[in-house]
Amino acid sequence: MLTPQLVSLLTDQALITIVVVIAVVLVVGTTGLVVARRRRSELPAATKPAVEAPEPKVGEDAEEPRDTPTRTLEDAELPEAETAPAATLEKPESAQGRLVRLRARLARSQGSLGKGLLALLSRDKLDEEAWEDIETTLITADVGVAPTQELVEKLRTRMRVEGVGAAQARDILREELVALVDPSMDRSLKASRKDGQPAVMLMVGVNGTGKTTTVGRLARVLIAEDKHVVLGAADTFRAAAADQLQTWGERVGARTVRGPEGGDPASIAFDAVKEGIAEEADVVLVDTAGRLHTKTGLMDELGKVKRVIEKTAQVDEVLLVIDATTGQNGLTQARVFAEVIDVTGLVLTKLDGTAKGGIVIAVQRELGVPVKLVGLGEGPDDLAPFDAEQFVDALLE
Ligand SMILES: Nc1nc2c(ncn2[C@@H]2O[C@H](COP(=O)(O)OP(=O)(O)OP(=O)(O)O)[C@@H](O)[C@H]2O)c(=O)[nH]1
Repeated sequence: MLTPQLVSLLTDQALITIVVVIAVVLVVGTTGLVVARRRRSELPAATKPAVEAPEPKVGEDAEEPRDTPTRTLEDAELPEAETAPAATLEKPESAQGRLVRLRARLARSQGSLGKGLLALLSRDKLDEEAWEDIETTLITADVGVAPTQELVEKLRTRMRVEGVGAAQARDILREELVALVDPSMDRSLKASRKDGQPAVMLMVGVNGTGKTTTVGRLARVLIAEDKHVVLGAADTFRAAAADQLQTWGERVGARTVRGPEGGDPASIAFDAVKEGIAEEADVVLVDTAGRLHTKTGLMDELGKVKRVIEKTAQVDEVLLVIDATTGQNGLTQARVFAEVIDVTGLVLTKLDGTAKGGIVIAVQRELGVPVKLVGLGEGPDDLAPFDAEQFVDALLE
């Protein structure tokens, strides 16, 4: 561009000016490039916070504060494993709630006995006829002849000496009935582990008295007390009994050990106890069949069940279930069972279906064994621990 002719035309000063301008253009251009390159290399740094900010909002922990401990895979899986079965499990009624409700039911069913006696004793004139009526009321309520005579004798004496008016009559009747039901008997259930082994309970009784129902309901009572329970379906005589028991168990979370239909009850009882030991259960409840065809047959079966269990564990309770509505028949059954096996406690079922609560007194006398539980309905929580004073109070309510 600066041809020799043009150069010759330019003065020295103009030439210097052109060179300077070119140099300035070169310096400014180079600086611009360097700054632009620097800016470009700094850009990611400038946008970094914008990229980081949304990160905590991604995923299921989006709203968790930073210092929330991280859930491990095991932590995350636990709730699923625990809540799934809990959704189907029932929570049995607490002992306290059950007692209040069942006491009202007991009062309703036995009201005629208590109120009848009270009305007779509160008469202005307690003549021979009145005492005979009192005796009849007691006998009709299945109290039994001997206990009835004893009670009438005591009432006669005390009413003569102390009794004037309805209030005293009620107090005296209450005291004497409580004494007859015997509050000193030990009615506690041996339902705790001992020597590192579960407690073992056998449920015995005639067919249809409510054995299976009682095993299921007792399991609920124990589970409500946070005990770990295993059930043994050793009633292999009635096909549906094991299914019935398993259903009870599934509802509250107790495993049921069962065998083939018509199988050996002793071997199932043995397996149930073995399972209870393996699971470190608190209690093993064993349901048995109650065929009363012959006494020897019964003795053979129950005796064998007990002997076989005792190879691995002690039998802590043998509970005899009696249907309260069967009256004298129930007493005869109780006698036979007591000859065959050492009964440690009685369960009186269906007390809701009879006004004959006096059987509590008769059967305890007959066997010398305490009533420990009472059944007051067909519902799952209609089984209550028996208490002498509460029972008498319900009679007189
Ligand atoms: N009203 C009332 N019914 C009861 C009570 N206890 C049990 N039952 C009912 O009595 C019936 C017989 O009960 P189960 O438990 O099957 O009798 P079981 O003794 O096991 O009979 P087997 O299995 O044949 O030996 C059932 O319909 C129970 O619901 C109770 O306290 N009150």
